[in-house]
Amino acid sequence: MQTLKLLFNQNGLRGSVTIPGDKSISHRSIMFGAIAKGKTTISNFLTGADCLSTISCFRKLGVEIEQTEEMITVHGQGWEGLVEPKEVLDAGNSGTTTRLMLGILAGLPFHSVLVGDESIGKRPMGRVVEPLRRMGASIRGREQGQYTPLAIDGTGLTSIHYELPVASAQVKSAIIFAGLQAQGTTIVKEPQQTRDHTEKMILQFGGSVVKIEDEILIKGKQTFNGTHVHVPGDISSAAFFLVAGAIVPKSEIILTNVGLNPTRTGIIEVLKQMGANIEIETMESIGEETGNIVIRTSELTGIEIGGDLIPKLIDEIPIIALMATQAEGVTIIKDAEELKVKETNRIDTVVGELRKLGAKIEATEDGMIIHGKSSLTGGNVSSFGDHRIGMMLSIAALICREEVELEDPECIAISYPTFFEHLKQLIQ
Ligand SMILES: O=C(O)C1=C[C@@H](OP(=O)(O)O)[C@@H](O)[C@H](O)C1
Ligand SMILES: C=C(OP(=O)(O)O)C(=O)O
Repeated sequence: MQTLKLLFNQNGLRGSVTIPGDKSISHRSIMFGAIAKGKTTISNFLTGADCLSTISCFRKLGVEIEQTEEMITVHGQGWEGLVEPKEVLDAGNSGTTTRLMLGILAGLPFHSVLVGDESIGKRPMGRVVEPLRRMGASIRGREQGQYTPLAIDGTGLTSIHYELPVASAQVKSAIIFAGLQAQGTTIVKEPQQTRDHTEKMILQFGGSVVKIEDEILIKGKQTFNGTHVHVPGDISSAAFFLVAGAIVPKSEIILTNVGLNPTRTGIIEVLKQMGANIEIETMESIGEETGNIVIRTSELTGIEIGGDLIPKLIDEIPIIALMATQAEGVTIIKDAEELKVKETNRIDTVVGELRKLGAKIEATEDGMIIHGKSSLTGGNVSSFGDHRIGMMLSIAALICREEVELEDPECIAISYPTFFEHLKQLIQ
């Protein structure tokens, strides 16, 4: 395990960064490419470890996937082109891979076993297994199918009308993938709008999906045609440099190629509400919205963040918490219990590690309360194997008075393999 020493940055962050491909869209592009008939080409695919786990699972399911620096090519042969894997399917650290694959595998006529790393082994899978079983799926696993390893005996599925008990795009997408194979029309109702990349991609691959208010209707027995997918930059990765630009003195950062799907732009709403000096130039695009963002050092004020905004910024909460330490007044983050079931319990890891750096932050049942503005000191911290905690602490180090030693920075490659390269590019 590596330890990284990071030092206070005195001269600001300046320059431009092209944000790598969106993780959620990259996963889905492989999945749809694999179940579609014909060739799918994917540009700006994120080569983070999580998306490589998705590629590896589909290769084991018999799909030919070529990878060059510029392009991923998936040679899909339709649903029936997927064959029984000879080895276990390893989702690594990726919750998205595990949950979405379950929805795909549930309807395919063969046996498969899905495993993941230690962190995946602690994340709740019952939220997907339970509705899939109601559709007729045969899934067995640890603690009655609550946790990986999970064994799936794919079978014919029937449609359901399901109201999601949690706002989760992964649960929604797993049911959608099962519904696409089922007999009849599946209806999924969301308690709150979550990211809609799966729905958008169904249309892009020539399928059909209808949204009526908060219900999504998916016709069964759908087939897809291969296409070209250009993956926009990941706003969840951009978030680290957006906050860095706002809190590091003397900074001006331009972020290009950022995905601006409105189901993902909660971080922009928060930056604006806190008073950040931010400019957004949206681009002409079909499907997923994109744009360029300029962020400058800002005078920030604490705010309350909760309700429908939470699913639009769920992965950005660790970096928002850091930003709040540099805002005047109190920031309250609530309605965010879901943080407890991510790669780590992100309420505990954010609060614990930021406290070590001198932040005034306390955990609550459903979020955290941060008192700003505090001057951060430095010290020894750990990512605990959670990529978003590792990146948040690396940005924190830029404003710490003393050295920060970060244990386990390698996990950052899960979603942003070029993070330190991009950070170095900006340091003056
Ligand atoms: O669907 C997706 O691609 C994701 C959905 C979110 O998880 P939940 O669905 O568990 O909220 C998010 O935290 C994750 O990083 C990616
Ligand atoms: C929670 C995350 O991903 P996943 O659920 O796919 O592991 C994340 O990227 O922050």
